[in-house]
Amino acid sequence: MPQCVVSSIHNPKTSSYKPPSAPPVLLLLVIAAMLPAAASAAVVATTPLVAFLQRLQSAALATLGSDGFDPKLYVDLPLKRNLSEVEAAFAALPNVTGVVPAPELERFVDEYFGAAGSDLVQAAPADFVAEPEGFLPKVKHPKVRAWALEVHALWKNLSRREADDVKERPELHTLLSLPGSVIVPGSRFREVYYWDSYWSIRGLLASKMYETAKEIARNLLSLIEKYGFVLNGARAYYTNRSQPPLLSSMILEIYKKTHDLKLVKQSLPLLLKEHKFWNSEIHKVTIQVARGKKHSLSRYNAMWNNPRPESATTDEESASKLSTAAQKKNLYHQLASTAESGWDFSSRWMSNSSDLTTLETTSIIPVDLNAFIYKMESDIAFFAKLTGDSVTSESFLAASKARRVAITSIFWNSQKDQWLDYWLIKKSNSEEFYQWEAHHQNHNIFASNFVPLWIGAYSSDAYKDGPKVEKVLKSLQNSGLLQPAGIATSLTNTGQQWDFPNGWAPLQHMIVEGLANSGSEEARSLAEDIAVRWIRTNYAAYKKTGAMHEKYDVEACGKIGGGGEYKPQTGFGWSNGVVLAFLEEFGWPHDKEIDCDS
Ligand SMILES: OC[C@H]1O[C@H](O[C@H]2O[C@H](CO)[C@@H](O)[C@H](O)[C@H]2O)[C@H](O)[C@@H](O)[C@@H]1O
Repeated sequence: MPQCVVSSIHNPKTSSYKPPSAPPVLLLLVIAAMLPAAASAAVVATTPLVAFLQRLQSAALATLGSDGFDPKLYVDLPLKRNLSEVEAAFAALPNVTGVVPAPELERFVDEYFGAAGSDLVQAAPADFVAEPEGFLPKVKHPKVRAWALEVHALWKNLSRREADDVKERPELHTLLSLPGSVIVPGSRFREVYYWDSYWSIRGLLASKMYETAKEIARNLLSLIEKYGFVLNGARAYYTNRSQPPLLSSMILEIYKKTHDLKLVKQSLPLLLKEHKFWNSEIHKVTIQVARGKKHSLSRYNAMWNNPRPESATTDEESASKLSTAAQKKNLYHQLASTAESGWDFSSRWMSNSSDLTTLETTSIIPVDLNAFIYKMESDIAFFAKLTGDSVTSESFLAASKARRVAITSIFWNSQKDQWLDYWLIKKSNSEEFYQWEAHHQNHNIFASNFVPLWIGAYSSDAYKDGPKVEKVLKSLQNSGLLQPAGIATSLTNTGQQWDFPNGWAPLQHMIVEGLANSGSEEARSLAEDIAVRWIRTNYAAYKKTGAMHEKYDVEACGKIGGGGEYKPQTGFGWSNGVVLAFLEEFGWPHDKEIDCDS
């Protein structure tokens, strides 16, 4: 099957948007046979319950059709009786040419399952008060203040405690039991998510809900205790992958507000375990640069090569375009690995942006992932120092320095003044490491190219032509990413949700915070300008729809986002968190209008 595929990462045919200065089209010669053995990673076995619910999901699609169908609903259903009993009743359902008639299916679901989401019960957090003391002191405008209090009140809607049955009869639930109460993103996302939690925590800290924030962090720590890493989310079908690793950042932000040394002490050994996971065989990649120096970096790589249970029917449909079992397996592995990135899905991971089956996520070293791991390393060094463990502190300081050098060597591009993802292409399969080549950097523009601002990666003086904040600032201004309502995710409109014209709260936040803390006046003023656009669009959409949204369309103020494999969701943990964090940082004077056209 060695096959030479010439593919374009930026596909002009599918791009409905032309930025002012379009990026040069980067033609990548992807030699399929030379890509790393993607499907070779370990596979975490699924549970019999997940496997059964997946069969129910397929049957439901056949009965109900794809209109308005959400596959995740079925793998979230809690059982009312033992699995064997439910399986027997399922097998006995009548079927007409292989399809269960709708009334029978409905009766079966009513009789044997609780409602999706009923395994978590809505419960106001104990530390919630309607107007916390010292809440957003810099927000003076009455309309904005009133709205911020409404957003703050949404924590009550998103807070859940486990139904008793989850602890008593865990075998009936795909929901994984956690020690504390939780904050969910909202709507179909009925359970805890890893990287979402960072921005929920940032908002909770602005809401002075320190105990709730700590409980979220402790829940995630308990996952490391049990699984060795933080799962994508707290469901049995998420045990085969993680998500962008931001737990140390959560602990750090909580520590900055509370000085809770006990939490730091509890976290440290578990963060060390998480660090191992991200530097384990499946995630670690070694690259040699011209002068022979080798750098270790990390990539996303899920332990799975089947359809994602929460989207199995969708994944099977995508794979139906491929002819061999090996190709399908590889696609499933790439789909799950892309979900690990949090950017599911995006042209960022595809060799042909109009074709989801060309996902190559495991063959890409992502800029943002390595920025997060750099931060994990320096946070661990700080925590170890706090607890008096100087040996660990020194070794993690050294690890963070090495990764910072690697980030500059591998990702920095001094023509574009951005950090670019690196595509792994081996010259031969017998090589143990990759040789760095300039043209393997992906020249397409993504918001992630600016995420190293968040970790202050610009101050490195080790390199002539190295990253400098002023240059990155200009590059961002000329990138085409800055839009009327915030930062676009990419410049390519593929219909995938992590692409143009969607803007996502976490990306706004990391870039704005990075600019604001850079020490440059000009960068801080751009940061505030972006934050104001983002706050206005969230406000306008909230006034129009009565809800906070998972993502927004940044082309115009007040527009909500779309695209992707599920309907746009509301709630929404990270959007609420980022609005509150921005209002805390920049405030809102009484004479500044909040409406879109002001
Ligand atoms: O059900 C499809 C996918 O949904 C999740 O991804 C999206 O929502 C998450 C929760 O807000 C968010 O963390 C992620 O960045 C979004 O793309 C889930 O994480 C995926 O694993 C899942 O397949």
